[in-house]
Amino acid sequence: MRFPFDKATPILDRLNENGFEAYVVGGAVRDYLLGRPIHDIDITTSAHPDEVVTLFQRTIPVGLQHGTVAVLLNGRSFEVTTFRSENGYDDFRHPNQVTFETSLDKDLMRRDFTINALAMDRTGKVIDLFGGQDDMKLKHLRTVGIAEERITEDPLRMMRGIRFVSELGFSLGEDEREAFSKKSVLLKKISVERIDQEMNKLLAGATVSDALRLLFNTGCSRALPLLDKTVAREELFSVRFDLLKSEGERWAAFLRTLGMTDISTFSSAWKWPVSRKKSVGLLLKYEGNYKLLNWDKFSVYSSGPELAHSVERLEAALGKTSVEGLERKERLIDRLWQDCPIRSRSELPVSGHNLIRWSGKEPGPWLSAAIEQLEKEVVTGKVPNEQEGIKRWFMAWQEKQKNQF
Ligand SMILES: Nc1ccn([C@@H]2O[C@H](COP(=O)(O)OP(=O)(O)OP(=O)(O)O)[C@@H](O)[C@H]2O)c(=O)n1
Repeated sequence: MRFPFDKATPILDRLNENGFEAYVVGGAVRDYLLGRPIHDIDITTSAHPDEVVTLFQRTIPVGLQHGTVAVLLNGRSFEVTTFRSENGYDDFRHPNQVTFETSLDKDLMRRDFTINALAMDRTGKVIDLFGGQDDMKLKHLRTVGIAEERITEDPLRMMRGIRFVSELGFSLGEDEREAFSKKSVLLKKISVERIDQEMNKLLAGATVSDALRLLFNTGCSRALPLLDKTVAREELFSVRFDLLKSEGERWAAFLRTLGMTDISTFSSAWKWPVSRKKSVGLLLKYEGNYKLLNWDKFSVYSSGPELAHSVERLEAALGKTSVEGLERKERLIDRLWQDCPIRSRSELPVSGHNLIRWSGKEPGPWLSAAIEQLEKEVVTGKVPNEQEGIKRWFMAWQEKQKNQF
C-alpha cells in the first residue's frame, strides 16, 4: 500500500533518517482505511519530546508531560507523541501518568478500540496487533483488551464508543456492551464539555438511532446532566436525523422528543455556547406552532429563509410531515422568498427620518409601530416600494392611528 499521508511524509522521513521509528496512528489510519475524510494526522514515534523539538524548526510543546509536541509544517500542525503507556486518566481525557516506551506495541496496547489501534509506517505498511482491520470488515467495535478495564481507565471511551457506532454504523461487541452497562455511572466523572463534544458528533452520525438506543439502553444516558431521569420513548429512535442539516436542528429534535424544552436550564447544565442555545431555542419556538408554519411572504421574510427551512426539516425529522411534504414546503419557502419585494428593512427607500419629517411629530413609540407596519405592507405588496407610494400610505396610516399615539 502506498503511504497516503503526503503532508506528513517530511516528518516521518526526518524522524526515520535520525534513527527513530515513526508512524501515523489512530483516527487518521482508521478513517483512511474506511475511505472516510481525514482530519488530523497524529504521529507516534520512538523519539523523546526533546529530540522531536530539536529535529524540527517550528514546534509547540502542547503536552510535554504526555509526550506530545506539535510540529508545524506548511501551515499545518501535526501532533507527534512519544510511544507511551498510561496509568489512568484525569477527567479531561489526558492521562494523569504516562510512561515513555520503546516499542510501538506498548503504545498501541494503551488505545481504546481495535480500529483506533492501527499504525502505518512510511512504506504504507499497516501494523494491526489486535485485529482492527478484521473488525472493520465485520463492522464491529471492540476494545483493545478487556472492555471493563479500558473504560474504567477512561470512562469517556463509552461516549466515544457510542459516537463511533453512530458515525461508522458499527455494532458494539457484547462484552463492551455489558461493560458499558456495568460502568455507565463512571461517565459522571467526565467534564460536561467533553460529553457535549461527543454527543454533538453522535447526533451528526450516519446511524444516530442505533447509537441513541445504546446510550439509553446501557444506562449511559442516566449519567449525563439532566438526562438522569429521562426515559427515551420509541419516538426518539424513529427521528429522521438524516434529514437534519445543522447542529441546532439535531439538538432540537433530540430535546423535543425527550420533552425537554427548557432550553435555558439544559444549555447551562451542558455549558452550551450562546449561539447553539439561541438557534435551538428559536427552532423549538417555531416547531409545532401552526400559525408560524403556515408560511406566507411575511413570515418567511421575518424568520429568514434559512430558519424557515430548518423548521420544516425539523418537522419532517419528527415525522410531522412526509419527505414529499418537506420538499413541497421547501419549494414554497423559496418561492415566497424570491417574491419578497425587499429582503431587509434597509432596502426600504425611506427611513425613520422621513417619517418624522412627514409627521411633524417627535419620535416616539409611534415610529417603530409605523416602520413595522410599513415593512409588512411593502413585503406583502400592498404598498409599492417607492417613496411617493409609501408617503401616501403613511399619511393615511397616521390619520387612522390618531387616537392611539
Ligand atoms: N479516550 C481516548 C481518546 C483517544 N484514544 C486514542 O488516541 C487516538 C486519537 O484520539 P482523538 O484524536 O481524540 O480521536 P480520533 O480517534 O482521532 O477520532 P476523531 O478524530 O474522530 O475524534 C485515538 O484514535 C485512540 O487511539 C484513546 O485510546 N482513548
